[in-house]
Amino acid sequence: MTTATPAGLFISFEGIDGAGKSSHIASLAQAFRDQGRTVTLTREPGGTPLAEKLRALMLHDAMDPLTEALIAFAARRDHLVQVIEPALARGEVVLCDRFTDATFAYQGAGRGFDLQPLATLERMVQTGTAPQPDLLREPHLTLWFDLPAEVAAERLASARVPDRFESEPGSFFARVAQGYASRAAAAPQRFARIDSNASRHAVWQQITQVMVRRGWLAIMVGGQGGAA
Ligand SMILES: Nc1ncnc2c1ncn2[C@@H]1O[C@H](COP(=O)(O)OP(=O)(O)O)[C@@H](O)[C@H]1O
Ligand SMILES: Cc1cn([C@H]2C[C@H](O)[C@@H](COP(=O)(O)OP(=O)(O)O)O2)c(=O)[nH]c1=O
Repeated sequence: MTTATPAGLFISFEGIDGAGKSSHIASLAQAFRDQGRTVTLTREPGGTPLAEKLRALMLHDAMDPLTEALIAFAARRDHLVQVIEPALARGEVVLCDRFTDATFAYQGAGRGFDLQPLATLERMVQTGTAPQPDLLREPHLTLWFDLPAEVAAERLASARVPDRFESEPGSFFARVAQGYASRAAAAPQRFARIDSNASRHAVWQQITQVMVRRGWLAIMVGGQGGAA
């Protein structure tokens, strides 16, 4: 008897720096594993040896917005070809800490780079990688961790040494947050807004509710119980 391979599932995590993505991505991976799925946990920029080198450049070297956008998309192409598409073809769950919405939010809304060339790059980079040649590869779901920029800044202040993006002023993150809101408004079926201005436990409950509603996880009791 052959067992059908489950359909691959591609979920991205988005939001401004400090919104709480990293605090929940491993828990969601574990929840899928507990229910028998194989999970690829990855991130952008990064996820392959080449893309991780590009990530280091992007996070630490000064450059203009076009260079930044091109590096983000170059890293993404390698990541899609080497990691994301093969994992989806194997029927895995791919959890990706950031994807293209970050480029629209950070390089577009944050840096002020034109959205139209970004859309052209998005199409070039994200087609021709899937088995269906015309498919624009996008996440099936984007969890958007929505948190006011000033709250994120407070959380980050004591959390880690800031990189080139995290050193930006509050006004930059207010624009990035607006960029995410615009992307979410343009693709409401793909986006699920998570109100991150809540305790870790409340945020985790919102995430699991989205998964259960979509039929991707069975109803879960317990899970992450952080009390912050
Ligand atoms: N719900 C929450 N309430 C308070 N602090 C939080 C919450 N979620 C995360 N944090 C803290 O905020 C900081 C940023 O969270 P993190 O998950 O690293 O954000 P991101 O990955 O989106 O940049 C960390 O120090 C983390 O412990
Ligand atoms: C994917 C992507 C990330 N970024 C930025 C946003 C983040 O500040 C940074 C790295 O993301 P992230 O992995 O969230 O940083 P950290 O490891 O500190 O949690 O890269 C862009 O500017 N454009 C992009 O296309």
